[in-house]
Amino acid sequence: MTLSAWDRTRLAAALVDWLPRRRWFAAKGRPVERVEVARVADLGHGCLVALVDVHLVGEPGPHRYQLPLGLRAEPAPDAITDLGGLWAVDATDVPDLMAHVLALVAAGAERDGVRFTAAAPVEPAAPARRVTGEQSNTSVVFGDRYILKFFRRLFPGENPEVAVSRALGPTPTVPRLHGVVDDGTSTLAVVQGYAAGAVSGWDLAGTPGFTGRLRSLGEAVATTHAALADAFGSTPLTRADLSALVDGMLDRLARTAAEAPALARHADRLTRLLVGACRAALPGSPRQRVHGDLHLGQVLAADRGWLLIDFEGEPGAPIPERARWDSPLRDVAGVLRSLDYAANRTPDRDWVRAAEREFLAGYAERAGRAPDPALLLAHQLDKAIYEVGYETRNRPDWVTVPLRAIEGFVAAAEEAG
Ligand SMILES: Nc1ncnc2c1ncn2[C@@H]1O[C@H](COP(=O)(O)OP(=O)(O)O)[C@@H](O)[C@H]1O
Ligand SMILES: O=P(O)(O)O[C@H]1O[C@H](CO)[C@@H](O[C@H]2O[C@H](CO)[C@@H](O)[C@H](O)[C@H]2O)[C@H](O)[C@H]1O
Repeated sequence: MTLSAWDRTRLAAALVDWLPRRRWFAAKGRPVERVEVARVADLGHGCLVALVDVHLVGEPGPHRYQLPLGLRAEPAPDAITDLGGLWAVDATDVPDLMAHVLALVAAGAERDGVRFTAAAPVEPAAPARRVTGEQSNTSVVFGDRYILKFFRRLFPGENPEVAVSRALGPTPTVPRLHGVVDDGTSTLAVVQGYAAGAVSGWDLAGTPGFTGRLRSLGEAVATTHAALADAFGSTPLTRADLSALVDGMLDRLARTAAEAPALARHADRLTRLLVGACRAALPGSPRQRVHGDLHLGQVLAADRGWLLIDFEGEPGAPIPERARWDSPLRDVAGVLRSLDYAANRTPDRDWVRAAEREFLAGYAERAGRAPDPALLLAHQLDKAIYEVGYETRNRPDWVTVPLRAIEGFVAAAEEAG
C-alpha cells in the first residue's frame, strides 16, 4: 500500500495541529511552520511507518519523528485524518497491528526498507496494550513478556538504548534485549524483556518501607556502572576532564538562564559554585559510559531486584553526545534530585535525608569508594539546572521544584562561607 502525493500532503497538513498535542512531541511551545512526510514504509497488514520532518519557526533544520500508522476503513474518533477513503490512526493503539510488528521481529523480516532483527527469542505474546502515562516515546506491552518501544524523535545512528543493551548482554540490573527495528539510518524501535508487576521508584517514593529499599538501589546503580565499564571501558578522570566538565556545565547554565529568567538571578552564584566544586573535586574517579538521565521513574522494583531502564541518555541531545563518557556521579546525582522531587509530593520531607544516606551507602559499598562530595555537588547543581530548562519547556508548573533546590544549594554554600 502506498500513499499518493495528495495523501502525503493531506497527512502533513493534519500533523501540524496533531503533533504538538502529543505528550512525546519534544518541541512543545515552539510554533510548527510545516511538516513534510519524508518517507512512508509499508509494513503490511494495513500498517505503515511514516517518517516526518517537522520544521519549527526560527530553527534551521527539521526534527524527524516516527509515526506508526494504521489505516482503518471505518471512521475512527481518534483518527489523525482521512486518506483516500481510509482513516489514519496511531498504530500503537491497535493491538492487531502491534502483534504484526512483533511477529516481524520474531521472523527477522524486512519490509520496504525497514529491518526487524531478533536479538533473543521472541514468541507470540498477547494482548498488546499501549503503556499509558508520561512518556517521551511510545511503548507497547505484550502479555507479561515483552515491551516494544517506538522512538518518537529520531536521530541518525544506533539509539544508545540499543547500543547499551547489546553491549551489556544479560545483566541482572538491566532488561534483556530481544529485538531491534531500524531503517538503515536510525533505530526505530526496541523490544526488551518486560518485568511484569514491577513498580517504579517514583511510584514507591515516600511509601512505607521505601527508605529500606534504597541501599539495594544504590547497589544496583553501582553494579550497572561496573557492567558499563566492563562493556565499554573506563579511564580515570583527569584535571583536564574536570575543566571540560565545568565548561559544559557553565554552557548549560548560560543556555538555560537565557530561557528561564528565574534562573538568571542565580547565574553568578551558580557559576562560582560550579567552578569551586569542580576545582575541589579530586581527579582519579572514573570516566565511562553512564545512563545519563537516571531518575526514580527509570528504576523499577521487580521480583528479581532493581532494574534500570531507558538508557537513551538526555532526550534531545544528539546521539554522539549521549554516548560520550562521563562521570557516573551524573547518575548518582540524578537519583538524589529525584528524591527531592518526590519529597515535594509529601507533607513531611524528613524521610529524604535517610533515603539519600541509604542510597549513597549502598552505592559506595558496591562501587568500593564513596562519591567525591565536590563532584557530586557539581552534578546535583547541573541536573537541577537541566531540570529548570526541561520543566520550563514541558511542565511550567513544576519549575519551582528545581528552582527551590537551587536556592537551597546556594543558601547552604553561603552559610558555609
Ligand atoms: N522492561 C520493562 N519492564 C517493565 N516496565 C517497563 C520496562 N521498560 C519500561 N517500562 C515501563 O514503561 C515506561 C516507559 O518506559 P521508558 O523506557 O522510560 O520510556 P520513555 O523513553 O518514553 O521515557 C516506564 O516508566 C515503565 O513504567
Ligand atoms: O523519563 P525521560 O527520559 O523522558 O526524562 C525526562 O522527563 C522526566 C520527567 O518525566 C524528567 O525528570 C524530572 O521529573 C521527575 C518527576 O516526574 C523527577 O523524578 C526527576 O528527578 C526530574 O529530573 C527528566 O529530567 C527528563 O529528562
